[in-house]
Amino acid sequence: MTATTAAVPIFPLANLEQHVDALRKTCHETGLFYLRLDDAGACERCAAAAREFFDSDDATKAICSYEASPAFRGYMRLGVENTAGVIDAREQIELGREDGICDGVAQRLVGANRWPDNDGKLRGACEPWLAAMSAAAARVTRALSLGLGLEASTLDDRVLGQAPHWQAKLASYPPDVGPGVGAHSDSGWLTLLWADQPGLEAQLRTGEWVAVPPRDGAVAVNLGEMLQLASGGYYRATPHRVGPSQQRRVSLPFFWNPSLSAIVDVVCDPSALPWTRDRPPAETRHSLLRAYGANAFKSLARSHPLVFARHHPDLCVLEDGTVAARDEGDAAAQRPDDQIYCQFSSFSSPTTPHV
Ligand SMILES: O=C(O)CCC(=O)C(=O)O
Ligand SMILES: [Fe+2]
Repeated sequence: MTATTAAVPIFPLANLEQHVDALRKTCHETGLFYLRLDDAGACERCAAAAREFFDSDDATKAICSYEASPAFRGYMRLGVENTAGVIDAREQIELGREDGICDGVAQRLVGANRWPDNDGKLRGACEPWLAAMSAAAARVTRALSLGLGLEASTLDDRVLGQAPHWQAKLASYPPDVGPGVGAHSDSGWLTLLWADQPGLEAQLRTGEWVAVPPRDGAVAVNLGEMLQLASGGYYRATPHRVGPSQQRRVSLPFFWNPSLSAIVDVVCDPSALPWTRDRPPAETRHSLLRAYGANAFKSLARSHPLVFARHHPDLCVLEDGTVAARDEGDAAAQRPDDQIYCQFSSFSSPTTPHV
């Protein structure tokens, strides 16, 4: 790893609209930046409550186990989640939006979050963080829309829709157990990450990996595959990973995603934009589904095979990422249009699962 964090600029949330052009260029070339928050106190208080939870005993954690949640929400102990088939070295609580209406399997992702029985302490510390991240992600989205030469609201109106299906994790990586999470790009829109220790690494266009350590008062932001798709490949979904850590590392990834009912399409003319890197290589088939909800369900099903098998025994995920009923004789013949692949070139392997 030779690149330094000088490759990763910082933009202030407070007056982001004054940085639209620099933000556009960064998101085109690397897809990674720090966002200076007006106040990072909500992140710090949430991390403190998360630390307290992770320090509690197994019985306390089991109360909010994800095993009881068809929507993949709740506490996951070390060793139950994987990225592209390799176990992630972290324990976590998985959270998500609790309402939303859509057709098909993605409706199964709508459900209640699961909290420990501690008088609402963890929940109370999380909610301000979730609200702050939602507001920040919405503001970044508006600036990115302007960067594509669109109205500020176009990406919201034409892609994200009425009920952006945010997801979030409170994660704890124990020390000395090897790499935390393997290389992947996130399958949603924008990821805002607060962490208390170094560990995050991102890949530049050159192939070089760069360390993205925490910065005071800021979160790291990386772009997801749905944003790359909607921008015609102009904005770059950022490959990243979590390296080994010598100390326990608590991180708070927040994923801002399209509505479960969104069908994602290209919303701009990428050839009218200033390209300062090579265009994506010849398009390859990739298991990104244009229907965001189906794509999100497929990702969670692959990352959490136990919950998938327990709560969704009527379904299977086919090799190509399509979710089908188990008893369909010819699943391929019965796929709805919105589950058809988009032609998309990406870093990801077909099994890269991340939300
Ligand atoms: O915990 C982190 O630092 C990042 C985790 C991550 O990349 C993910 O959950 O998608
Ligand atoms: Fe990620």
